[in-house]
Amino acid sequence: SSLSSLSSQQQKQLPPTCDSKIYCQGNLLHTVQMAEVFPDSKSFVDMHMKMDPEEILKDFDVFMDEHKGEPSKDDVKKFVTDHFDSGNELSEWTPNDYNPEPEFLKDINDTDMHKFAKDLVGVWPKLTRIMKPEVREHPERYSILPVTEGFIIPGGRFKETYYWDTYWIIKGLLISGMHETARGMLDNFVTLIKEYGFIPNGFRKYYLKRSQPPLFTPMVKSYIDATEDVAWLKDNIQYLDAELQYWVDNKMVSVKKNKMTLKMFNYKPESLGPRPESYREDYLTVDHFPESEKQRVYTDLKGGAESGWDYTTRWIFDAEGTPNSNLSDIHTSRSIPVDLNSFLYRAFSDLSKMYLKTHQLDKSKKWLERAIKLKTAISLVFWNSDDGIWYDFDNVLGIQRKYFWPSNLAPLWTGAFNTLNKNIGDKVVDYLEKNKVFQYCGGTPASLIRSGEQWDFPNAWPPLQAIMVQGLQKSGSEKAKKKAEELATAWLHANIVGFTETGEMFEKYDAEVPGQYGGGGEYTVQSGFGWTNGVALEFIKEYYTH
Ligand SMILES: OC[C@H]1O[C@H](O[C@H]2O[C@H](CO)[C@@H](O)[C@H](O)[C@H]2O)[C@H](O)[C@@H](O)[C@@H]1O
Repeated sequence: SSLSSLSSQQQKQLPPTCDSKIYCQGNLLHTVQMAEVFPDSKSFVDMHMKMDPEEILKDFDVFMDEHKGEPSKDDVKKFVTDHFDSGNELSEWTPNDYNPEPEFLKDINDTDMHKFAKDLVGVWPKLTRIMKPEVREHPERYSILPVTEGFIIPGGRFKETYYWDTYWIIKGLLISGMHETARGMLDNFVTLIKEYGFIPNGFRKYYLKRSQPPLFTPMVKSYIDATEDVAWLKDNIQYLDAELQYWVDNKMVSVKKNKMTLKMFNYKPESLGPRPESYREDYLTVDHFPESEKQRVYTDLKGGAESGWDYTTRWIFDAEGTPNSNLSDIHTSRSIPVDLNSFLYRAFSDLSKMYLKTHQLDKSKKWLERAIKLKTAISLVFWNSDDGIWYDFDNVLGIQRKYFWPSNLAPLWTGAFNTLNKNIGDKVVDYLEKNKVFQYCGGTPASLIRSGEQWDFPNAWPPLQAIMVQGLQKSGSEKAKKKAEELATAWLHANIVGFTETGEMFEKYDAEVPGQYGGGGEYTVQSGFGWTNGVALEFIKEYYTH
């Protein structure tokens, strides 16, 4: 069984993925997921219970006895349909502030782009949801985490709020004039911070032991900049502080460089066993490892999911640091990622600025000091002056990982560099040219390595386009700004090609074939799609409005 695959010492030390004995741990989860009742492992853990969990667990014991511990797939399927149901947790909902003709459309002259922007705004109502009262009445029967305000989902199998997706969703909502909806989503995040002390990967119990790229403070800053809602900020700034303190307390790691020891951040979310939503996949990935090594791989798999890049050769590499395509060679926690540290730099400095707005000068100073320290570490550890780019750092080998990923540009996106040095933008463009990164008309790929994983070549992801384009734009170099505009317009045209052909927006695209959706990884490509629409709206606002 899954539990016997972990040494008893590990079982004692690590917490389960969540407290639920149905959704996160135990023999029922193991039996259902390993029987492959559904093609997608996430389907089972998203179902709600038809009766109380205690009753289901009792029935399960009887069921296993009846089948002498070895039920067939059909037996398990019947047990699942007798005790669980799909749906019934969310209602579709039209927000009060939805306007199919928001103001910014008037500022777009280009006819095709005007039509596309209007179509994108028209997608929001298809992705808006609100929780049914049943979830709050019987939270123990659901894996979804109860919140009161309506929200935008990414789309497809992703029917719940996701942490980093929401950054770009909120950007799109603010452009579309949907300030109230954006505030409701921030309120939901605050609800979870109050309850759990941090923001989980997504709003499901099985995501409760890991987070996702920390962009909550920057999303609040975007909302405050757009609305000047200082009253909201005053009421909630303590929760922004608490969320960042969670990263400081739980994700800090020492990095040695040039005889100095620096405090930086990495992804290492520890909890017992496989990801419940990809249980079978993870269980099989670690299958050939000795018992003593399995939990290390589970943790690095969960770390990959926490990074948002699940999965990629950025995290899959051998002892010498050479990328390879075998997921069981995952070493997420060995890497100190450029993007995570840059996101936290931005979050610390945004919080410092917002404390100035609420006149809390001591706290503003404290977070500014943390931001400055991190910016220094980013420059010392990641910047490579020969290549003119920042690289992830292998904290075991003590060397930079010299591969192209769009995340290499994250310091430009978050301002974690010397902004007075205009030369940096030029150098980064030279690096990108040298690595032939500008040759793809379908978007910038996640890497230059074709591995079959979804955060690798040829997939082009919307958040990575934003980091590339807006990073180059902010660098201050004229050469970089020109490239930013070229990349943004090419991306929009690829989005339009795909949308015209299919009527859908996708979570990821193929960098080599403009408009073609991406593939690979452990689930089929999803459409909707929250962050794709948000990024497209940002690019339209920047490059097509007057
Ligand atoms: O179910 C597998 C994994 O799915 C999610 O990851 C992907 O979708 C998310 C929502 O768009 C996105 O935030 C993430 O970057 C994608 O890789 C989920 O976040 C993972 O935790 C989960 O294991």
